[in-house]
Amino acid sequence: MADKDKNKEKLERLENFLKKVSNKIMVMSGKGGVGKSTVAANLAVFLSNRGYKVGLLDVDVHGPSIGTIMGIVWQRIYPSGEMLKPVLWSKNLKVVSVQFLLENPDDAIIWRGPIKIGIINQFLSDVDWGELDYLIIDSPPGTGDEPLTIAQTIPDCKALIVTTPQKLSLADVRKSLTFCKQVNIDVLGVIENMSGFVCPNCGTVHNIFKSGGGDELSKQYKIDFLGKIPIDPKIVEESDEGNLLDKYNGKVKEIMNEIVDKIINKLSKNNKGGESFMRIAIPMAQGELCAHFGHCEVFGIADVEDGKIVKEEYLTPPPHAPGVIPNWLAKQKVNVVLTGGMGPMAKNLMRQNGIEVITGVSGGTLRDVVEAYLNNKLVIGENSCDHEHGKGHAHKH
Ligand SMILES: Nc1ncnc2c1ncn2[C@@H]1O[C@H](COP(=O)(O)OP(=O)(O)OP(=O)(O)O)[C@@H](O)[C@H]1O
Repeated sequence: MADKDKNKEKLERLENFLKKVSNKIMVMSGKGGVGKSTVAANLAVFLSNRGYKVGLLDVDVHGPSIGTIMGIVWQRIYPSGEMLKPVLWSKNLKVVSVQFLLENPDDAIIWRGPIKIGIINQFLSDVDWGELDYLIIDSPPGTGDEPLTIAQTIPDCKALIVTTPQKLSLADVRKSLTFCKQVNIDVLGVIENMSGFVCPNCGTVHNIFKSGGGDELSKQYKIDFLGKIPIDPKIVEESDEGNLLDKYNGKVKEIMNEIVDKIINKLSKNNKGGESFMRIAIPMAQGELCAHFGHCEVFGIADVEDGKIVKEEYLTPPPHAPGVIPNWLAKQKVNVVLTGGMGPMAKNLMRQNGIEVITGVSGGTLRDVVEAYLNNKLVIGENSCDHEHGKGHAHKH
């Protein structure tokens, strides 16, 4: 086949693949070692645990670490027919990294620009990813060839920026933001990693250094702040064993779940796998969303078709007892719950029933809250079940 035809065929394959991916997220950082790959790997695992089909692509050609973090550094990708077979981490998660091509995982790669660009394009067009709800791309720190190739090849890719609270790192984030503007890709939000320290004895988060720089920066640039992940020595221990945070019952797992909730909330309109029907429930008292999920008077349930509310109903739940309401909501065929707060056990049960939960929502009628959700205007605070009861916030949308 002539080179021109080969290129045309490659381009078609790439376009076909990109059409089959609902959400593309490039995880970026201005500086090395801020935990970008840790965030990318955990994001992919947490999303896939919730039933989404996820692809995780490591394009950090010079310092690939996804294989190491996930404990699959010895895995290899093989050709299968015309395509390359990705490594299957679980039923819902496929992983590809440059590490899986090396003879020895510690080999150094000294590829220059055009080869790097070629390999990244090949990972997108020649890997048998299938249909994906999310493609998570771990790119090297900075704004070099790799993020540029991704931004140019995947125009609807969104950037997720990971930073640490230190001034230097924040200055680099500004460069990443300028880069996103220049290459015209949207910023999904900022995560501040290594923000505070989780005490191994009591599990409380202590702010040993300054924290909150990411938060300030996002306010300044009007981008979403998605959360703060504290330093937890367990992360290093577990990742050395190839374990991710889903296997670790601590504060960081809870935080990661909340970050994932926010991301799903921001992008959920894209990832219904072609189905346009949703049934969204909110706990209510006196006609408005109430902060206490387990003790509400009724559940307001809205049926949504093609992004519009087509039916509203108000149903009285059975009396509160552990596990009863999540199962009852599943029976009502609800697939999204928007609430002020919810305890971890109820949240888990919801997830097991395939119900997406967004906590930290406050105030408003059923229509107010659901429309804010559908228009990406939901103001999300903290899970009110993490605080003393009665301290719920009450602003309307
Ligand atoms: N919140 C955290 N608490 C403790 N250790 C962490 C945390 N986040 C990441 N780490 C550890 O920090 C190290 C660097 O993390 P990681 O490889 O994810 O960073 P990176 O930004 O992707 O680095 P690179 O510059 O190599 O791409 C790893 O050993 C990881 O386990």
